[in-house]
Amino acid sequence: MAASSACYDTPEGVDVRGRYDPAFASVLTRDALALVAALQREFRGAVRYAMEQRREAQRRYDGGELPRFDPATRAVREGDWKCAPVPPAVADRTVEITGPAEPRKMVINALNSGAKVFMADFEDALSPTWENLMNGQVNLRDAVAGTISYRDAARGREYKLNDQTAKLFVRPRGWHLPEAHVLIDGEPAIGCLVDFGLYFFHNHAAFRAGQGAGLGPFFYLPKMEHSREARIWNGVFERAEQAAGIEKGSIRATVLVETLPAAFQMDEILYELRDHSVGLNCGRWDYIFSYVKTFRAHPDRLLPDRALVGMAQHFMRSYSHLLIHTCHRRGVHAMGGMAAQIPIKDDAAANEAALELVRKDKLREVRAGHDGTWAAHPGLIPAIREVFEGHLGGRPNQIAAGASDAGAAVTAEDLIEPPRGGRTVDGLRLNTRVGVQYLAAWLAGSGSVPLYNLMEDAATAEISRVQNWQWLRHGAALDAGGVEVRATPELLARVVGEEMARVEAEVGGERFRRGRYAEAGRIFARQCMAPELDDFLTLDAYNLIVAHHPGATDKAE
Ligand SMILES: CC(=O)SCCNC(=O)CCNC(=O)[C@H](O)C(C)(C)COP(=O)(O)OP(=O)(O)OC[C@H]1O[C@@H](n2cnc3c(N)ncnc32)[C@H](O)[C@@H]1OP(=O)(O)O
Ligand SMILES: O=CC(=O)O
Ligand SMILES: [Mg+2]
Repeated sequence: MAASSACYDTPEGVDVRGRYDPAFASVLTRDALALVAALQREFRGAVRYAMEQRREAQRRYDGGELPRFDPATRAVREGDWKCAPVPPAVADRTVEITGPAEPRKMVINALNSGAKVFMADFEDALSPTWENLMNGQVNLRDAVAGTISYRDAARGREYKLNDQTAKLFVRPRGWHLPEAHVLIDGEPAIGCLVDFGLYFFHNHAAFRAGQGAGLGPFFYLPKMEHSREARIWNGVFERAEQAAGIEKGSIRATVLVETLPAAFQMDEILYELRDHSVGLNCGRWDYIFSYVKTFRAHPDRLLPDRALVGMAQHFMRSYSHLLIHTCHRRGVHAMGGMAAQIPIKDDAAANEAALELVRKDKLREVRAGHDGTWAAHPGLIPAIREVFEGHLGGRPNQIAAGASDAGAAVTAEDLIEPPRGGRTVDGLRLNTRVGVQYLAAWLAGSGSVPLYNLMEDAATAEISRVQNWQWLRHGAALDAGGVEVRATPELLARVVGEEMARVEAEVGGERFRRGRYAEAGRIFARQCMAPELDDFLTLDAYNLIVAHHPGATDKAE
C-alpha cells in the first residue's frame, strides 16, 4: 500500500494488519493501543503458563484422572470471606439479554429490550472477523455515549436509544484466542486484551458517569478453567484501574462457570476476583462441551443425544446448585443460563410450546435460587420477567436468602455423574446439520444464528462437533430406528454427504452455492474424524477469517 494512504497511528512495537477504516481508527488510537500493548507485555507470560497448565491438566484427565477439588486450596473453600458488596447499579439483574456487539441494530434493540442488563458479546455470539470486532467497539463506544443510532434504509426504520436502557456488560473473548490483525512485538495480540483494552480505554469515564453510578465498567469473563486465569484478569483490572486513575475495585465482572474444571474452582475464582466480582453465571452450553472435552478419553462418560442433555441431568443440576450456594455464601449474584428456544414466527402453537419450555426452565432456576437469567431474544423477555419477578416479589435478587442446602451437599461425584439417555443416528445427523450450518455462518461473519427454531452459537455448535467426535472415537452404539449401528468414520462420511444434500435442499441451491457450506462441510467432517480432538472449532477455523492488509500501520513493510 502507498505510504501516503491513510493508516493507523500505533505506538512502538504495535502493528495493525487489519483493514484501515477511519471509524476503526477512532477506537484504534495510539493511546488505546498503548494500553493494550502494556497489558499484553505484562501478562503474556502468565497467559502462556495458564494455557500450558490447561494442556497439562487435560493430559492427566486423558490418563484416567478425574477432576477434583484441590486439597491445596481447602482453606479458601472453607474460609469465611465475602466478595466486595454488590454495586447498587446492578443489584437487579433478573433478566439479561445477550447478543453480538455487531450488528449495530441489535445493540440498540438489546439496550431497549426491557432487560435489566445487556451482555454485548465478542465471544460465543460473534464471529471474530476484523470488521465485526472493530464495528463492535465503535457500536459500544456510541452506546455508552448514548449517541448510537441506525437507519435501516430498506425498511425505512430508524433505531435510537429509549430513555431507559439496560446496563451494559461486555464479554471479551477467552484467553485462548489470538487477535491476528494486531501484532505486539511481532506476535499476535491476546484477543481478549484487545477487546477489553479498547473498550475500557474509551468508555470507563463515560460509563461510570452514566451507567455505573461511579462503578464499572462491567464485564463477563468466559471459558476459564482454573482460578489462576481469574488471577490474571484481576491483575489486568488493577493495571487498567491504575492507568485510568480510578479506584481499585471499580471494574466488576461476572465469571461464566462453563468448563468442568472450573466447577471445582468456584470459590477459588471468586476469591481471586473478590474485589472485582459481581458473581458467577451457569454457562450451560460450553459446560456440556467441556464435559465431553475433559472426558474425551473416558468411554464410560459418553453423552446421549445432545437434545437430552439439559439442566435436568444430575451433573447439570448439581453444578447449578453448587454455583448458587457458592455465590450466595460469598455475597454475589448466581446467574442462570440460556434456554436455547427462540420465538417461532410462523406457528403459534409451536411458539407457545417453545415459550412454555423457557418458562419452565426459568422457574426451575429462580426456585433453585438463581438471582437472574439470560434471554437470547427480546421476544422472550416478558415471559422471563414474569417468572422471575413473580417469584422475587419486589426483591432485586435473592442473595440475602443465603447459601442453599442443595448446593452444600454437592460432591465431586455429583458434578461428573454421566448423563443418561439414548444415542441415535438421528442425533449424529442433527449434530452434523447444525454444525455445518453454524460453521458456514461463522465463516461468513455471523456468530449466532437461528437453526431449527433454536439459537445456535459457538458454544452450542461445539457440542455438535465434539459429540460426533466422541462417538466416533469410542465407536459408540447408535440406535438407527431399532437397529444398532456403530459410529465409524464410514458412517459419518455417509451422514455428512446426506446431510449436506438435505441442507442444500433446505436453504436452496443458490444460497448454498453462494455461501460457505461446502467448505464448512469439509472442515466439520475433518474435525469430527480427527485423531486428536481440536481444542476449539473457532481456533481451528480462525485462519480462514483473518484478512491482513499490509500497510494499515505506517510502520508496516
Ligand atoms: C451459549 C451462549 O453463549 S448464549 C449467549 C450468546 N448467544 C447469543 O447472544 C445469541 C443471541 N441471539 C441472537 O443472536 C438472535 O436472537 C438469533 C440470531 C438467535 C435470532 O436472531 P434473528 O434471526 O434476527 O431473530 P428475529 O428475526 O426473530 O429478530 C426479530 C428482531 O429482534 C432482534 N433481536 C433478535 N435477537 C436479539 C438479541 N439477542 N438482541 C437484540 N435484538 C435481537 C432482531 O435484531 C430483530 O430486530 P428488528 O425487528 O428491529 O429487525
Ligand atoms: O456462554 C454461555 C454458554 O452457555 O456457553
Ligand atoms: Mg459460553
